[in-house]
Amino acid sequence: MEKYIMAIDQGTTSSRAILFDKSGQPVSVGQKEFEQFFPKSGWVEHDANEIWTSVLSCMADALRKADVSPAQIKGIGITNQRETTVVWDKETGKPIYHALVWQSRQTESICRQLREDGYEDIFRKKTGLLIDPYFSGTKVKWILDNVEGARERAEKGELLFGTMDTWLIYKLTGGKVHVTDYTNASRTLMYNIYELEWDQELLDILNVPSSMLPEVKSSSEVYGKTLDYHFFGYQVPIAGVAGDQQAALFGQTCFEKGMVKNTYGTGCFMLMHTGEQPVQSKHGLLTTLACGIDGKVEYALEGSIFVGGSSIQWLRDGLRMFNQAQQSEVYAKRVESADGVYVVPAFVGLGTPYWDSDARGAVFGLTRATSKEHFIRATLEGIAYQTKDVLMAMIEDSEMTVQSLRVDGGAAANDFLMQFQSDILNVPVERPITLETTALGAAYLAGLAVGFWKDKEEIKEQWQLDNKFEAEMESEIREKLYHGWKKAVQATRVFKMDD
Ligand SMILES: Nc1ncnc2c1ncn2[C@@H]1O[C@H](COP(=O)(O)OP(=O)(O)O)[C@@H](O)[C@H]1O
Ligand SMILES: O=P(O)(O)OC[C@H](O)CO
Repeated sequence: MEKYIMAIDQGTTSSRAILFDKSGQPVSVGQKEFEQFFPKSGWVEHDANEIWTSVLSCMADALRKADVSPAQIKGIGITNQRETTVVWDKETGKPIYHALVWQSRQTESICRQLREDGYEDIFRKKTGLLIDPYFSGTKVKWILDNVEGARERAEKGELLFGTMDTWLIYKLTGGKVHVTDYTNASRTLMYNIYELEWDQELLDILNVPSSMLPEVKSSSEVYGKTLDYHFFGYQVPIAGVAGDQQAALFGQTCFEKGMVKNTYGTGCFMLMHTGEQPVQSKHGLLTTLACGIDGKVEYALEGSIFVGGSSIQWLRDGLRMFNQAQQSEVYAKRVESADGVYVVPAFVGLGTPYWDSDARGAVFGLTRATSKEHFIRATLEGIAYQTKDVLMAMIEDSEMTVQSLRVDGGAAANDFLMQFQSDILNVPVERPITLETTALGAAYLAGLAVGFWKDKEEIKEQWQLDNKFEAEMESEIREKLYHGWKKAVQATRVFKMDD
């Protein structure tokens, strides 16, 4: 009897496989980190083969830990770091270059040229995105322009492109299936989110042959089955796919217009469900596809913060201020305030609402009295201020009132951060019991396609509150602190390394 759904969560720093039971509870987790390559300043790359083997080992671990056999798995859902781009040989299945990670800035000059050539508007109108190295389109172009012989081979139809979902499905099905879903396609800068098709005009501008592109499907349907030798003697349907932020929106059961979630992982990504109508932003938010089921297409507004929880990783690994990320909470609580210190973690530029690729991190307000505690507290506060910037833009663009912010991701476990977040936003912050909402969203999408769960109503019943953080800060203090943050960002943007 099939009692579980397996979710594969292929993230930026690690891969995970999680088994969920019918009540939406995680039963076991397999997790594996993989190498981050930084070949030049601002470049971030992954080895797609290492990602593939990490996923296989996570799947095996999750099954072993729960003592579950593959025959008990009703379906597999995949969610993934979005935009990260791999190009491989159709015949051999071998990548022709490392995967270019979403954070990587190596296509900055391509983007600058596209902006100078006046293409900003056309990309924005068709894809809901901006011209920025973040998205896949210029990454594919970079690989074709920089790997010897790649363009010629791509033009002959010998190469394939995919984001991590596409790559994993290709590998799991033994090269039989080359697909992606609406949510991942909507992050490539090549997909028209209104016409729901790859856009030939954009492909021509980027000089990317359409033969490389995967077929785009809905987020909840059977795409193919795993090869039995990969899945331990059994074929399991792969039945759900979504980019990790859209999967988290689904896992948080934000199904109605105006519902918002923020995920505090490596970066922070806030998505607001806007229903069947796309909302165009005037404040640097992205219009993107959300997971629709039953043939429906739904839209979301997104704010992307490039450095969130990874600023805590920087304190841990770079500055060696503590050994474990959760210790940041203990230090932050030891002081009453950050004592005027602001940390702007623009390590790879600033995303929403600034979109400033050239900005770099900065610290303000240091005095002789500044302690390690103040520094750590200011870094956590920097995550919350960036989130406020995004929420303010979202409220203005959507003209909707936000009743509460649902949170998830690794750093959402930090009570200090969540309380400060609520204080600085003046909005209640709701943290569910299951923080693995990204994986849960992928499980739900797969489970709905194979009849494991009946419908969205059944799923909605499963969302359970762990803690609600209500704003306690006086409005005068809130305004003063936020005013200081805005000045810090302004000053950060004035200082440019190239000046
Ligand atoms: N208690 C904590 N307080 C602050 N940051 C944390 C805490 N726990 C984890 N983090 C940060 O959250 C990130 C990990 O979250 P996760 O959701 O696993 O990220 P991702 O999916 O992007 O790899 C890391 O950058 C880590 O520094
Ligand atoms: O892997 P995460 O959780 O940091 O998410 C990465 C995002 O999908 C990038 O857009």
